[in-house]
Amino acid sequence: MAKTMFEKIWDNHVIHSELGKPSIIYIDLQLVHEVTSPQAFEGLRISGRKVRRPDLTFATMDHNVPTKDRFNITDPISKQQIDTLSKNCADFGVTLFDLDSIDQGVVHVMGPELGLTHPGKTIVCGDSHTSTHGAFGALAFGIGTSEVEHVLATQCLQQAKPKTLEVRINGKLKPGVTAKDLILGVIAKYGTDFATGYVIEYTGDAIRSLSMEERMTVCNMSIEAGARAGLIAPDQTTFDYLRGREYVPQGEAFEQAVAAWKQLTTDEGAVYDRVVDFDADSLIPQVTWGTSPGMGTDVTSRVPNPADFSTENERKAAEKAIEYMGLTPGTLMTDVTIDYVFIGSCTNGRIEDLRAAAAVAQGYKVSPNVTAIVVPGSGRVKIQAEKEGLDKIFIEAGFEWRDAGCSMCLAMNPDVLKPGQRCASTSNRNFEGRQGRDGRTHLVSPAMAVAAAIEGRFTDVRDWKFKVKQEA
Ligand SMILES: CC(C)[C@H](C(=O)O)[C@@H](O)C(=O)O
Ligand code: SF4
Repeated sequence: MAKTMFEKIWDNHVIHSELGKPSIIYIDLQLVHEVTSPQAFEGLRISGRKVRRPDLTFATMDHNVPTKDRFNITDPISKQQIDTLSKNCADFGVTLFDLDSIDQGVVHVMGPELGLTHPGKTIVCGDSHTSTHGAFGALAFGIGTSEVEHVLATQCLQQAKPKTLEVRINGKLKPGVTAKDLILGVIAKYGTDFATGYVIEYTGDAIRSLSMEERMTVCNMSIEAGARAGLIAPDQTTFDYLRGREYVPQGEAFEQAVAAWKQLTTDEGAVYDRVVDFDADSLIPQVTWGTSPGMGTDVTSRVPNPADFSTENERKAAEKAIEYMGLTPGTLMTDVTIDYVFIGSCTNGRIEDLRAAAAVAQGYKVSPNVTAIVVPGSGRVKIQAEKEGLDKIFIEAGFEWRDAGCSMCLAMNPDVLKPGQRCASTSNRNFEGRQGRDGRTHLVSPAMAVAAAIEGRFTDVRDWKFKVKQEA
């Protein structure tokens, strides 16, 4: 019978299944960070167990790491989480990319970069944005701390089988429109729960022409659509990205792996439980106006009027969000001024993101009303960016150039907004208080974030480039 890619990966990993009950599946890789692992290791200690497969378990620290003066962690909870992870990895024989490692970084940047993420693998982490790894055609999803413990102890996991959802992206992204705009556009159109209970497979021409890093940006935010995971079928782009990376098979073994990975693609005639379409051709740069990733719109558009929403729930939610965000219905998004810009996170903290940001920043200055920081997703991203001179472009333009970590994506380290501050952020969540108590987050692409930093307000990066060219 014809199978979807999800079904192939699932069937390859089921150890035991009974009708009406969750299956037991084998996990090929577990990634670990300092926030969701302490109780899991403690559980192992209490029950006298070992980590069953330390060779399939890799850890790094990211959420609590200061991006300035990283070894000087003053917050006692952050310090405890970081120290506990170091001790746990040492005690249980787990490889840790520690604060002094070039591979330290946001867990979902580090894994693919090292070649730990392969097509066809099952990958888990105590973190919702594990969906990022699905860009390689891996079945990757976030799990809770008790499940982290279960996988550490057994390398298996109980899982109910999700349904399949094809998100078909037709056409081609226009210049100035990025993978971030694409996923924001999909979520704005279909909502933050349209994929609940499903694993998404992104298909279509627009997806095929994305780079690996752009695909990761798309899959990263699958969770913001409610999905269990997001998948993109591996192709030559995937194989070229993986070839030669540290944890990827080398030489003849790589060619054999590629031959196997090619078999994962959804079969002709396989049926998804649901299919939705999205037109990339007509998409323009996006910016969120509210407090959920689905509350987004075209940058050329206006803050919506709650009265225009069709249901009472939507009206109430929009009203509340607009109030929290300190906005007025009907205001042009391009009239909204900002105080802060954050470029980074597991959504947009990779080298291509920094290149795209630097390309807009080059030769310009951050508005005097704006504080802007650039935070590489990992130590390796930082070094690569410095090799290319991107750090100099940012610093000359008035951005702060920081060390790797989750940073201002969420308020668990010194990078936080002050109450009332408004931020153009390349991260993935704009919930109330996400970047600091009473902080206001607008999600955008790296290029849009830089253009906003320079203008001091949101601006359509497509015109902005045009305008700048004329002025030059
Ligand atoms: C802290 C962690 C558990 C959390 C997650 O699961 O995603 C964080 O990474 C986030 O982005 O909100
Ligand atoms: S960068 Fe943000 S979304 Fe990604 S793991 Fe860190 S906190 Fe979560």
